[in-house]
Amino acid sequence: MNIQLALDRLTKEECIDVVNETREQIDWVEIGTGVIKEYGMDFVRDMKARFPEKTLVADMKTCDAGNHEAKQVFEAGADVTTVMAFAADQTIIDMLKVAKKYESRVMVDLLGVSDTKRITEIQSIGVDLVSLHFGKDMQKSGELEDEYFSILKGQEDLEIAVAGGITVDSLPRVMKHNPDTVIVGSAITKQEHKGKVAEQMKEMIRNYERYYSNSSE
Ligand SMILES: O=C(CO)[C@H](O)[C@H](O)COP(=O)(O)O
Repeated sequence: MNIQLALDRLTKEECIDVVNETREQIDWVEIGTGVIKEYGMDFVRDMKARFPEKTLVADMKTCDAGNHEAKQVFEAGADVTTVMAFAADQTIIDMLKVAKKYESRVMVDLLGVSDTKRITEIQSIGVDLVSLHFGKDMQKSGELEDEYFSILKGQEDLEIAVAGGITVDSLPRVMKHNPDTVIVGSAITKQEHKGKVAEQMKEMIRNYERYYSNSSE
């Protein structure tokens, strides 16, 4: 299980500092939508140059003009870009085509998706990576509950990331659903001891994986 560190509502310098502080514990680095809006593709380029060993996710949240946005972000060095599940199929298809050319990937953000129909549709056009997402504003009046995972039940061909206010306290509940990637933002970036929290989460994941690999032997 990977940890994807989400960099949101931070300055350039803060983004760089927090990745340096958690470098050993995190696997994927996400440049958040707001950070991209503030600093643009130059910062995507800069982050790839600074942290070449990390899978760099640019959270573009594309909803139209897929071909153009995918070219823009992969040209800048992103390994993964995001598109909203409600985007037209053509938008997603265009992005998948560009991703193939750049040997990169497209993650479909399932924010707002509440039934399996859209999941079947996007799979049929070639999507293999999705993120189950309990949005920032939704977090003001609720939290990522077990029931949100039900739309992905039995989807063995999809690689799954999950995001939405995940903390040290909620991580055990999230891990139970065996996502491939756990996306964590403010629970690390807004802490005083960022490295310690990232280490704690990494250790929890290691223990969980150790426990399940031993119990299946
Ligand atoms: O995509 C996002 C917001 O739209 C965030 O990156 C995602 O929700 C993770 O951040 P946090 O852990 O702070 O919720």
